[in-house]
Formats: sequence, C-alpha cells, structure tokens
Amino acid sequence: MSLSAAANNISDNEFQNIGPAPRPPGLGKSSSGFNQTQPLTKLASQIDIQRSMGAGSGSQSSMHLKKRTGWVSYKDDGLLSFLWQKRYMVLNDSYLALYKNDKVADDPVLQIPLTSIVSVSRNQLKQNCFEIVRSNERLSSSSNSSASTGSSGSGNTGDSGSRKSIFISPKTEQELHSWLDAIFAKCPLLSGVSSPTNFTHKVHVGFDPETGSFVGMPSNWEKLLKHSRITGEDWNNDSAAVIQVLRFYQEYNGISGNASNPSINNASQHPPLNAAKSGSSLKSSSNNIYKNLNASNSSVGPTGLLAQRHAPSPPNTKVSRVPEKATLPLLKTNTPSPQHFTPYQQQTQHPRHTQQAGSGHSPNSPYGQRNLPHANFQQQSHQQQQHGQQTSYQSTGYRPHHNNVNPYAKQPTTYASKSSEQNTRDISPQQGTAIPPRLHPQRAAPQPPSAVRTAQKNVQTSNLGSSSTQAHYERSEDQRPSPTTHRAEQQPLQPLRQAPKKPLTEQKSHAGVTKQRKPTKPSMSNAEIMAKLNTVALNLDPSPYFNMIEKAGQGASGSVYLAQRIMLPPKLTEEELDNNQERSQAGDKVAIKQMILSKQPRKELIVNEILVMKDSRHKNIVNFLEAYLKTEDDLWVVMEFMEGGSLTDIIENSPSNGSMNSPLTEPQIAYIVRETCHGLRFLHDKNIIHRDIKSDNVLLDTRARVKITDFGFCAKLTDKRSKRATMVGTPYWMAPEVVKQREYDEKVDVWSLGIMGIEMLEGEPPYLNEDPLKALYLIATNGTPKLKHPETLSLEIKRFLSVCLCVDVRYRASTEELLHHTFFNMACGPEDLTPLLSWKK
Ligand SMILES: Nc1ncnc2c1ncn2[C@@H]1O[C@H](COP(=O)(O)OP(=O)(O)OP(=O)(O)O)[C@@H](O)[C@H]1O
Repeated sequence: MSLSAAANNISDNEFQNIGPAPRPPGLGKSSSGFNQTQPLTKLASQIDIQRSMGAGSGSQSSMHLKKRTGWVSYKDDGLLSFLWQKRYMVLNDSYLALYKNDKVADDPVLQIPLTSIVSVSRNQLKQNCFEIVRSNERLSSSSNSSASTGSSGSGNTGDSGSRKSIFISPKTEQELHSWLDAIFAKCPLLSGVSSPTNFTHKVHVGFDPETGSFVGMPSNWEKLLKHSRITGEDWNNDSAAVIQVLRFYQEYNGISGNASNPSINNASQHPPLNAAKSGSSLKSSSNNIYKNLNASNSSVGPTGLLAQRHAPSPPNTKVSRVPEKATLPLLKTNTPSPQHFTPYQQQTQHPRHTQQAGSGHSPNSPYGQRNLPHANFQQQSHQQQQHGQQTSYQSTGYRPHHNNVNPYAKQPTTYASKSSEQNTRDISPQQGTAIPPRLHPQRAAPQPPSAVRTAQKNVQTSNLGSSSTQAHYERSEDQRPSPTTHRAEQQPLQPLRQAPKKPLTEQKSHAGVTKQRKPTKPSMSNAEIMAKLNTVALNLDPSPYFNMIEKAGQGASGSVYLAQRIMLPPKLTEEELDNNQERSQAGDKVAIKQMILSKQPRKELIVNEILVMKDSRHKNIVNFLEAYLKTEDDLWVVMEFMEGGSLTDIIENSPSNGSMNSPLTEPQIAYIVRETCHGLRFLHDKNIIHRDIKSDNVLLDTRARVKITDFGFCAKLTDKRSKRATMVGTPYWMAPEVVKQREYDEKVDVWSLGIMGIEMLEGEPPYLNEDPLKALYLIATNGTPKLKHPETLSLEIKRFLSVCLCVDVRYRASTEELLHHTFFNMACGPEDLTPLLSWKK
C-alpha cells in the first residue's frame, strides 16, 4: 500500500493533527539522562582539542620575558568568591602579584610566590579563564585583602586544606595564552614542562542554571546560544540536536572560522557584528540576516537572553559558580593555540554516538508495529506539549550522526568530510557548479492570519531546566564553530525568510574571522562562466526589442521588469525561433531580470538557473525565453511574465488574511499544491532537486497558472550521487534531514511543499517567528510540525500534509504518490483563484 493510500485509511478520530512525525526507526532509549549530583569529573563533557604547536615555542619566548603586566578579572575561592574583580596583574621572576591599579608601587592585594604554584589550567568559569592552584606547603603569599586570601574558601581540588585556587580571566584569548605561556615558563614547579603538543583538553559543556548560560562551549557557540531562544530546557531535552543546529547554522551562514581556536575566533575580539556591519554591502541591506544580528548584538548585552531570565544569586550567598555539567560531548579539533594544560592526555578516541546502531533496532522493522507515520500523533504531540519536548529524543534515543532514519543514506563519515567537502563539490546539473549556502536579504514575514497569534508568539517564555543533559559529539577542523551572529531581542519577527546567497568567503571576511576555513573554491572560473553564458545568451543589446513597462520585483541578484516585446530578436537558431514563437511573440508581455554580473557573488548560480530553466519546459515551470549579454557585465534574462506575482504576495494579500480564516481555502490550496507538485514531479523525473521550494518561488499568472521559479540551487542526482548533503534552502522550509546534515534526495522538496501548504493555511511557515537557530532546533527535534488549528481542517488536507511532512524519508510521499492523493480531489478550478489574483489590479 502506498503511503498516501495508507494515510487515507486513517479515521478522523485518530487524526486531528499532522504531527508529530513517527519516531526514527531503530533508535533505543537515550542514555543521556543527566544527574546533577554527579561529580564534575564524571559529568565532564569532553571537548578534545587537539592542538599542535611548535614544541616550547611559547615558553621559549616567554622565558626571555622579564616582567609581564596587564589588567585581568580575578576571583578567588574565598568569602567574596562570587565577585570578579578587576586587577592589575604583574608577573616577575619571583611573584605573581595582583594590584588594585596599575600603580604597582602600592601594596599588592595578592602576591603569590611562583614557587608555590603547583598547577595552572584553563577553566570554564568565565571566558578566557584559567585557574592557578597553589600549594599550602609552599604557600607564603602575602595578602592585604580578605578577598585575596581566600581564607574561608576551599580549594577546588578537593584537597582544600593544602591547596588554594584563584581564577584569572584576561580580556582576550590571546592575552590568556600569553599569560599562560609566561607563567609556565617562570614557575619552577611547572618548569620543564614546555608548551604541550598534541594534548587533549577536556572541558565541560553544559547549561548552568545559576547563570542561565551555556558553559564550556567555544565562546562563539555560547554567544549564539545566548541570543537564540534555545533554552536550557531545550539543551536538556536534546543537547545533541542543539549542537547539530549550531554546526548547521554556522556552516549555513558560511561563517565557519575556527571555533576551536578561540584566540583566532574570539568573539570578543571579532564580534559577529563585524559581519553585521559589513552586511551592508549586501544588496538588500535592510533585511539581511547580518543586519538583524548586528542589531541584536548591540541591543542585547553580554549577559544575553538566557542570563537575563535568571535572577542573580544574592551576593552573600555562597553559590557554587561551577555549573552543573553534562557528561560531555567529545569535540575533537585542532587548535594552534594553547587551551590548556592538565597536561598531556593523549588524544583519545571517543565514540561519536551515545549509542551504536545495534541498540536493539532492526532496520527491517523500523517502526515496529507503527508503520503508519501518524498512528501515534496525537498522543505524542500531546506529550510534547505537556513536557516541552521531553519525549522527543530522550524516548527515541536519538543519536547524532546516525543514519537509521534514512535507509538510503550512507553512514556519514564525519561532518567535515560531508558538509564542507560536499559544499564545495555540489554541482549544478550541467555545470559542475559549486553551490554555496544562500544568503539572501531577508524579507519581513507575511502578516499572519491573526495578529493575536503573532503577539502571542512574541511572548517567549523560558522554562529553563535546572540541569544539563549530555551529548556526545565530535568535531573536526571544518566543523568549528565560529563567531557568528546575534539577534535582536526586539526583532523576533524578522526571521530569515530567504535563503542566503552570500558566498562563504565573503561572509567570512565580514565575520571578522581572521583564519578562515578553506574557502569554497568556485567550480568555474570567470572565463568559464562567461563561456557558458555565451552559449545560452545572445551577445546583443536587447533594448530595441522591448518596451520596458515597470519594475515587477526585486531579487537578490537583480531587478525584474515587466516589458512588452516589440519584436523577436535576430540571431535565434531555428529551434529557438520555433520555441520562441510558440511561447512569446511581438506584443507579448515578458519578465526581464537584469543582473550586473560583476555584482554577483556566485555567477555560476545564475548560469545554473538559466540552464535548468532552459532545459525544463513544463506548464508548471516558469519558461525561459532568451537571455542577452548586453555587455560583458550586463545580463538580461527574459522569461514569461507571471502577472499574479508570487504565492507569498498572494497569501499576504488574500482577502481573508488577518481574519481567523486561512488566507486560502482548502480547494485553492489543493489546486496550487497540485500544480506545484506537477512541476516538481517533472523536475524529479529528471533527477533534479529544486531545494528551495517555498511560496516565494511559486508564481501565478492571471489565468491561475502556477509555476515554479528560482532554479539557482537545483541539484542533479546522478547514479553516482543519488544523495546530496549540501546545506541549501531556506531554514523554515528545510526538511529535518537537511538541517541534520544527513544525505538527502528529492524528497526534501516534498517536505518543503508541505511547509508551503502550511503557509497557505496559516499565513506563514512554522517557527517563522522564532530565531533562525531556534527554528532549526525545532525542525530537527519536533519532527512534523503541528498545525495551529487542526480542528478546522479537513481530514484530507491533514492526511496530505502528514505524508509530505513525514520525518522518515522512507515514509514521506514522492511527488508521484502525492499526485494520486485524494486531497487533490477537492481542488477548485482556476476561476476560483480569481479573488486571490485581484490584489494586483
Ligand atoms: N517571471 C516573472 N514574472 C513576474 N514577476 C516575476 C517573475 N520573476 C520574478 N518576478 C518578481 O520579481 C521578484 C524577484 O524575483 P527573483 O527571481 O529575482 O527573486 P529572488 O529569488 O528573490 O532573487 P534571486 O533569484 O535573484 O535570488 C519576485 O518576487 C517576483 O515578484
């Protein structure tokens, strides 16, 4: 029985909503229960940072350093241990001293003989923090301050009688490294210990309920999380998913950088806002993600959203600032700067998954008795509502990187080998064109049907968990998080609606990342692109052949004009002439997209788009007519004109938008989805994945013809490459397998089509008002999104959406199956779309 047939057998009682998706097959219970009371060492999440640096180089140079001074934040483990104080630190050959100011003539507040320092190690209490442990036996520090003596404090080593700790936090990562190098070089008990090579650094990753912050993460990730609306509860529910979306997000935005090397990537030195500021160079600066994020950064202080949600502990209470910590993901990276120094664990191999594939699941019975994707929907979604997403992956035993969900997908090797490599290798159908992640300017979200709903969405509540959960993950060089973006708390309604198109390299330089990931190499040189364009474009000035009437729209790559054809151009081949006369003649209206090539970040995308359009003649695909290279730099692409505009326009301008009704009726939705589905099936039959299906990319004309456009990100599946892995698309429409960076196929378009159905029902895709990062998290963890008002909808449309929005790709319908779905029986005729199209008049 086909999936759609199966779905049609579900009774109304069983099925009030479309979600959630069936559990991924073969996943057992997660072992990620977090026990707050576990000792730190046991709970330690481990980020293995493998670094190699020239042996002793840092120490060598510090050896020659007579005296090192600088401002730091300082805290001890004594009475006032909750306070970080600004101190001027001086390191000379005998002492490490802390002064109240830089007039070192005054008495120091703390002076520690270097002979008493028994250990120095990186610490996660604060950004750029390290801990100095001094031994009591040798402790002969003089102190003029109770804060400095730490007399009532206990050392954190568990040996409080004999050891004491202080914590130092220089301003930047670089300063930290330089202090560490200097201290290591001067302390006799640490001497002989040159700067380590190839060590593994274990740090703790988790969520600190006291501060409401994520801790132990690369600082850029921490910042990202702070400003997203990913909460401690989200982390507790599915920390692996949080990590996945973080990776995805940074890769997607092309700000890869070098998170494992905070000295390079230190967000405080290179705040993501650099990216934002530079984002103004983007064509449409008003809405682009960088701008958004810039605004957010300036408006949200360093404490961030999450931190604000927690009242600070009363000052007199001795509060352990050491967060509860999770058993730790393994984050293996190479970093060229010292991270530190509980020296010299060799890099260890850790399992990538909390569980292995053999955890009692047979690929043959992925669902056990539940092979209907929605059999358990109500119950599960109810649980999810009741307990946040408690049920989501703890119960399913979700394992990052595991591919059980997609039986076709190969087990990914590592993220790096997949995403970065694929990213550069992703080729267009004909060109071998590299397809980068998109970075479009973003467009304001459409007005949802009910303003109340929007307002409700804005009131984000935070139910922060009190503990951390554990996650295991592994990073390699290309997976490093980087300083990235922040969002405006005041701008929750400006989500990323369009796919980014910015090339990686450009974004990265904007991001202020001094060391970049290997840049995505364009697969075609300029000369090759021009040669290719010359084969599809006429080298003519098209001006005499068209009357330009008005501007019809603005895209990221250029403006679209309505024009009237005066005559057909000469120089058309006979075939072109035949085609053209069939499709467009003198007097016809056409759409002309004008692009300045030198301003295109990725010209190959344009070539890709033209070639796909040219080769894809179908009633549900916007027809390419001809292209002109007016000059070497001025490209005109002539297409059939779609007077009705985009489906987004239609939804936004629907007469019923703003009321409690759906912008479109179910019969209208059935009609539009069916037509889109015809276009998609045509593409899929040619093994082309569109990868950016959404209402913006579906155009209508006055005869209610529905056509797919925007083919820049199409990908061709071949026998050799029957799956893709590149991150392409627009977040809110992305299928979970894309967000989770699994290999995917043409069924990602079916998911997006389902999301487009929700747009027509509800005015917007799910999670549109969420921070993009949070939206990615929700896509990854929620599975099939829930409808806002399922009780008002027909069983047919819910069944239809359920087979589009099925997380398990095996059970997601193909376009061919969809075309037989009974939902389409309720499709209206083209005349019933007239009220929707009248907004243009
Ligand atoms: N063939 C067409 N007929 C009528 N209007 C069109 C046509 N193509 C595009 N438009 C209008 O122009 C706008 C911009 O289209 P375009 O394809 O350039 O958008 P984009 O996908 O955002 O940008 P780009 O493809 O450059 O990344 C559309 O939103 C639509 O309103």
